Amino acid sequence: MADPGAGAAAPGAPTVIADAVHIAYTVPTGPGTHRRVHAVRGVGFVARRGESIGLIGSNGSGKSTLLKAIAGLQQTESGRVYTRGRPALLGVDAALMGDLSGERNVILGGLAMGMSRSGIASRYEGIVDFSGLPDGRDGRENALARPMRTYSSGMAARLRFAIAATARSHDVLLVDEALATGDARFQRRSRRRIDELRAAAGTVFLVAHSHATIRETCDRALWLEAGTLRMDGPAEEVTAAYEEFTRTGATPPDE
Ligand SMILES: Nc1ncnc2c1ncn2[C@@H]1O[C@H](COP(=O)(O)OP(=O)(O)OP(=O)(O)O)[C@@H](O)[C@H]1O
Repeated sequence: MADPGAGAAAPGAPTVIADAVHIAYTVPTGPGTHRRVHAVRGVGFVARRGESIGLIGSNGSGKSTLLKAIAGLQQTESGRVYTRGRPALLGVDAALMGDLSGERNVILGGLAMGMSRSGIASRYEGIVDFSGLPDGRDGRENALARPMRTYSSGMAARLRFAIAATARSHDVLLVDEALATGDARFQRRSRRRIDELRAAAGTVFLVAHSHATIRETCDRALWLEAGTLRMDGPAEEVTAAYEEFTRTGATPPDE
């Protein structure tokens, strides 16, 4: 599938435009009855090439829902999300298959992102190296040969990150808490890779509960609270304002 204009944008050109986005879920409450959960309420922003944007906010404030909408995996009720190229969502929920081996999942993940088989084959070793999973060399076990469901959550997150981040440069990369998993060395490697992607003039969105991670990785932050955009600005200022908000014990308005 052709990406209209992909790769052609200058630094600073818009990559994601969210225009008054509303998203609601229908939750069954009993036989024949349901309730609407209004998860995102009129959120608007423009993301540009070269930006790394953190999404912060209380539990249930709509961060993951917004990320899914940017990825094109979640319909909006009203408003629209415009994206350049094909955003890649990379998170703990990324759809890899637990019964298949790590090796098969590298291939599947690559195909799902639109890569050719030969493109995947030539990048395979780089992906495995990035993940840091033992691959049978140096007399260690070959974790890539086992089903992914036998991996620890950290191992699985590392492989997912490696697949999406090493595979190719994305116009828009969406990361949902992947950095929270994995050991310190892997986190450093992930941060470096995010910096490289950003330098390659992509846009990175990161959902993380750790403000240290957001401040180190992102230059801008969006603070969502009860589905609304409370603040949009430099990561330092937005995380500080959110910390102040939580310290004063103010509770977000009810849904
Ligand atoms: N599949 C779903 N069906 C129904 N309601 C959902 C669904 N996913 C999320 N919600 C609801 O939408 C709201 C926003 O959830 P979301 O997961 O986007 O928040 P979040 O900010 O990512 O939260 P957290 O920080 O806890 O991960 C919450 O009220 C949540 O209960």
